[in-house]
Amino acid sequence: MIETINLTKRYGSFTALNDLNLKIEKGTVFGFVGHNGAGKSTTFSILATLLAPTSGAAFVNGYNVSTEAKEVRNHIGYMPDFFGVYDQFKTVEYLDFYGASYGISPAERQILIPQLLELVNLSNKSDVYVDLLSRGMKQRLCLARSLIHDPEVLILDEPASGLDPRARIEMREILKELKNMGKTILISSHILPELAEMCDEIGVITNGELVASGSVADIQEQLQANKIINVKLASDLEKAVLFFEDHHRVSTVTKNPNRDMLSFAFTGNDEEQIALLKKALDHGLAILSFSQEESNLEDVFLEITKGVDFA
Ligand SMILES: Nc1ncnc2c1ncn2[C@@H]1O[C@H](COP(=O)(O)OP(=O)(O)OP(=O)(O)O)[C@@H](O)[C@H]1O
Repeated sequence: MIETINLTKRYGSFTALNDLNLKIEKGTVFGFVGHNGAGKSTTFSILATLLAPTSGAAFVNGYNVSTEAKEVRNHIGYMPDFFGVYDQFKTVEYLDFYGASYGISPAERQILIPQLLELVNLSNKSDVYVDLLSRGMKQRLCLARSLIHDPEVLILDEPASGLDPRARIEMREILKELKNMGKTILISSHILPELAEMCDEIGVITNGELVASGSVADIQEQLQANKIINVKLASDLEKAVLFFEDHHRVSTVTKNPNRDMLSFAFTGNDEEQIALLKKALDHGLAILSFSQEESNLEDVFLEITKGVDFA
């Protein structure tokens, strides 16, 4: 479990994080979404006990990051956005070194390390020097390193950044496995659709403030002022335009005569949408399809960060 209470971080007079309140329950995969400089890494560094907050508090599994750093470190696996790997090591030696530094016995390490390499798809690279690994492989090795002490909570700062599409998919699959293992995962990214797919909840941060949080569906619902509805007709497009224009929850009706389609913005709830469709059919409109445009998280993110000064 992760909790932050009015967490604030100032660098001199600059406020990087302002009264951040987060509550992430055990077993949740929480996506932290924000533009460059929004405050994601600052938050993660505080949770990883590497940076002291200016005010407020943060807890991991009930331990205070400021006063119980050792316990917090035992409970978290942290993958920073920039990390160094000791390139004079072979992959297996690298993990062995970290395992030893966590006090894991040689016998345990012998069992554990092949399992970890398998989890991150690096079994066939165990004897390769770390500096010869590709970027995606290094990211996965770093993930394996963060798992070596079997932490309950994972704090992953942009683990998919800089990866090509295939490597991203591989990373996503590994994270799914970790979720299935019951880990609590806090992950940041600006690759929003990917987060939407794998996260239970999302928090959107802009300029150090949490501007939205909840399930992906909740956020979309909260923030989607206008739904866009597309209607395809078998005939009578003009009659349909007049009908929809007349409805008090409908605005901006646009037609596409070449495809016998029209679309409009609708501000009603689901029941009102059903009632509108029924009324249209009762009105004699020959409707072939009536569908709401899916807005993805990318649209939502752009909508809620509209007007935010990213400078
Ligand atoms: N040590 C520091 N001194 C001064 N300002 C800093 C320091 N570290 C970060 N900042 C500023 O704090 C803000 C938040 O930075 P942070 O690294 O947390 O953002 P981020 O959301 O992780 O961005 P990115 O997606 O680019 O990694 C930025 O404006 C950054 O310039």
